[in-house]
Amino acid sequence: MERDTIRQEIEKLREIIRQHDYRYYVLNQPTVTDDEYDALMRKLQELEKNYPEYLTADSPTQRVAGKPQDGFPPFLHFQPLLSLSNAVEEDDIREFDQRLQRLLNQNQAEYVVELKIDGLAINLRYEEGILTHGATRGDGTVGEDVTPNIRTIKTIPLRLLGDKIPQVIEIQGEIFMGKNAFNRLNQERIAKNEPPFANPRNAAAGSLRQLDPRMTATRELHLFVYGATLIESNLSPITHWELLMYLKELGFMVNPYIQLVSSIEEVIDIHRKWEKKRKQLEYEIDGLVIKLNSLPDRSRLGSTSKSPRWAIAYKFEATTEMTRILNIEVNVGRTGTLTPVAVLEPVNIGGVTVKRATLHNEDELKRKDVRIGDWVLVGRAGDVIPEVVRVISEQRTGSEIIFQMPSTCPACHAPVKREIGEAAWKCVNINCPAQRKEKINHWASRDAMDIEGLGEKLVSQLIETGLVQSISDLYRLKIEELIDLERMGPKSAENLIKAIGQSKTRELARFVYALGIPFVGSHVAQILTNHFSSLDQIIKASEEQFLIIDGIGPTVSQSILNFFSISENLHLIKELKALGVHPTQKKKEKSVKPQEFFQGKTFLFTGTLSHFSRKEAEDLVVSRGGKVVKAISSQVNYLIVGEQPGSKREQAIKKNIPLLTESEFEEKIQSDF
Ligand SMILES: NC(=O)c1ccc[n+]([C@@H]2O[C@H](COP(=O)([O-])OP(=O)(O)OC[C@H]3O[C@@H](n4cnc5c(N)ncnc54)[C@H](O)[C@@H]3O)[C@@H](O)[C@H]2O)c1
Ligand SMILES: [Zn+2]
Repeated sequence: MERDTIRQEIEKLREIIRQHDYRYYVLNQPTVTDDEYDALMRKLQELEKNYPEYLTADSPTQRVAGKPQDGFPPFLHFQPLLSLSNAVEEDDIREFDQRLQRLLNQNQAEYVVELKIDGLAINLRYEEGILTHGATRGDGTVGEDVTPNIRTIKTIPLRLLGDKIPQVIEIQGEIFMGKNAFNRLNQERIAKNEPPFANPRNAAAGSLRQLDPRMTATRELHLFVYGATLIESNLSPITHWELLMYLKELGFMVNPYIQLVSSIEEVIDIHRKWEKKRKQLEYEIDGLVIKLNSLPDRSRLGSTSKSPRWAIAYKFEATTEMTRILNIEVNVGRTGTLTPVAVLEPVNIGGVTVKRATLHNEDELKRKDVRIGDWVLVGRAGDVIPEVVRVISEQRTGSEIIFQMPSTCPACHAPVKREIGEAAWKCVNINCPAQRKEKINHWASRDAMDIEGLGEKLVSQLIETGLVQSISDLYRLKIEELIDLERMGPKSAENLIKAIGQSKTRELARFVYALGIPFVGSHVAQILTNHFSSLDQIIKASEEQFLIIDGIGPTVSQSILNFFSISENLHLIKELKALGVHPTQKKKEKSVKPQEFFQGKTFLFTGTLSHFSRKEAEDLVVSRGGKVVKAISSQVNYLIVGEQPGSKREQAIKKNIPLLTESEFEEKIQSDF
């Protein structure tokens, strides 16, 4: 890229970040999520690292963000409230540990591991044990004095407890709002036509920076403390842990999950654990904070202008990164669906290199206004296909190219069609090689027939050479034919034939999934084969028979019926059978899941149910191995009582037959599947 362009891009990115900083810190109205903001910041840091000649002192990377808001008196912190340097990779954390040991000339360091609470930093000043000031971090040096608001927070003592009261102390901690309180607050705001807060961190900040303390008092804020400056005191703790214990004695809430560890590997283990468990907490955390325990050693290490050297934020993996769109291609799926796909400048998202991201369909493409050459944020969550979250349109130069969906299939050049009400353009050619390729890829994939060695490249080769036209052709392949293919030796040809042979007796659920019926994923295929004992039964089943199955709705059942009404599909199944493909069904007792609650029991209904017709409810009981009778008798195990029950209810009570309300019944139905 040209140098000039790079400089311009860096400057544009800085301007965007400055705007976000202003909206976040001053207006308290961010327009992007923290994840998105962090992605922009990381991109800027990367560019400045690669082109240090363009690094300027006014770059947002070079300062502790945040500017005091008008309306609150300034408060000068005794010691600046710094930011934390941060890392996501394990190796960077090990490197942090190594660096400290080197600087301290030691070969082991002790750390306190704390949760990184996602709220806002606060500094509290106590003189002779009395709360005199509470201030936000502000720009780190000067914060906003929000004392009247602070005084409304119940977890903040107005007077310190115990008999070891320091003359003057400043205490730092994180003010936060729990997830439930946040949801309640947002519901109320929506009901009152007020804009909801973006996240709990924002809600906490917004609540604390109210000009009227009575407003703050209505918000459920809490404080965890994590540090202190003893300004005048007879005590001088020598470890951070001791200090935290002391803060507890003074009447503060210290987070219960703090841990003292003596090796960096323990820290990494704790991080792994919290990455999985963070959802269970009642408040949001975005990582851990690792702090050197020895206070004298901390003084020796000191701080940079931005952050202390003795601590690091160990953040959780990001799910969003910024990158550029090199091209937009169109992918043809196995049912002919055309999906626009962004080809990306490769980017590492949470440890995985992402080169392509889906743009879903034409409407999405237009809604997000994605163009070739655009800078975009790309998101990736777990195993989900990466997607373009949004375009950073401020970053445009004018040379971006608007993309048009093609009017013919990019694979076979047949016309494409978009049905009214459908989001997707489709290639209408049933002989489209791209569709065939995708059908076979799907057939061979791990969750389907799991044919080892039959990867996408080989499938393309088989189709292009004409050896394979349809799924059934796979089972007609001969070693001699395969050996002639490029990069295929006798050994791999033999292995492939063997792998194809082994797929003949896969479980029925895999076979059903492999057929590629729209809306029938692995899970639905499993439900179907649990319910029906053979493929023939599924093929012959009526809509009603599908609909009584839990987990099968009208869309799925319609799709199955359609699929088996198409003669090509039935023909394929017949051919496969003739070629020796005989999917196996698990034993009957497994195929019908044991329905513990209903199994073998007798049920009677009375009154009207609000969520089911009587017939539906009865079918649900029967499908779970229960029996339904029409009259009361000592055989009845439960009476299910709807609205306006009849005399059966009195009779059941007399006979000591337990009653179930509709919601109890629903609960059993759900837990029983
Ligand atoms: N969405 C937006 O537009 C936007 C704009 C600007 C900033 N931001 C967000 O603001 C954050 C940057 O803020 P930052 O500079 O405070 O950095 P930071 O959040 O990465 O780390 C420092 C902060 O961690 C907090 N913290 C929580 N638990 C702690 C503990 N146990 N010990 C010590 N500190 C603890 C403190 O408040 C401290 O100030 C980023 O997460 C960014 O996403 C968002
Ligand atoms: Zn086509």
